Amino acid sequence: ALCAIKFIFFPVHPMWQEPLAIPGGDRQSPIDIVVRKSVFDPQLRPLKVQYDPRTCQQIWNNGYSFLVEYDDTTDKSTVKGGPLEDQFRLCQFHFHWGENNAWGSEHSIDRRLFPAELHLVHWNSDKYSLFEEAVIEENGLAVIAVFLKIGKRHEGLQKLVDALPAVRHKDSLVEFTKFDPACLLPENIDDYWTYAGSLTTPPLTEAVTWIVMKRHIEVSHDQLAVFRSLLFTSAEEQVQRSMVNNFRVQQAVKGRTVRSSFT
Ligand SMILES: NS(=O)(=O)/N=C1/NCCO1
Ligand SMILES: [Zn+2]
Repeated sequence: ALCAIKFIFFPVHPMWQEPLAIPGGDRQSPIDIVVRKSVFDPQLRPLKVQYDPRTCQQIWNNGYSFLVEYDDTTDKSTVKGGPLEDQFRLCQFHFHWGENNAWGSEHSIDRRLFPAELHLVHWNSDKYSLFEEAVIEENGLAVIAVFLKIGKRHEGLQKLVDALPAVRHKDSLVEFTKFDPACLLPENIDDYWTYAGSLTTPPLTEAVTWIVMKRHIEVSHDQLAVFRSLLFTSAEEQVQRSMVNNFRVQQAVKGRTVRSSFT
């Protein structure tokens, strides 16, 4: 019983210290998606994704993940349709992954975890003029999540994998251009789940319409191993720590409904 108490009050290796007070707290992410509890919504339209590789600018290690950042000063790379009433601009994408292939994703499907999860982060450019403004508004952000499975090598991802050694340490940044993030989407983007949630990294604000793809993409074991060669720590720090398990613990659904675009 004592060890159980230890487990309850001292969860092992959380990615970061969760804040004591979470803004709102009734629509936090990530969650487990219970398929049989999701509700088919025939009014959900197909997602319209329009990405321009020329808006790709740089890749950097922010000490949680590595981010590929896009020029979001115009509406060149956008997503609309699906559950979205407005047009949302792509500002960055990043991943979450585990120390091994048994876990790493933030969301799960009927408790099934994947080795990694891609997040394409967009903000509502019909209503706001900056990401920083949108991030505190309840319909400010739209994040497309795609699960990664170990399998055949992903040719489109390799250009990104080859750039990672240059951003091994926290706060390192390199120029990274002409990358089309559409190559990281599954062929079928019409089948997805969607729910109202939050960012899973600080500021954890409840601003996100989540669009979780039903279809995963495949990457090779070796490609994911390069993700795990990244470091949480900056070059100056004495002790280097591998960037792995950079996912948040799952949060309570609290009566929310997850809708599906498919039956
Ligand atoms: N993991 S996440 O929810 O996409 N988190 C963030 N934080 C800033 C942008 O996306
Ligand atoms: Zn994320």
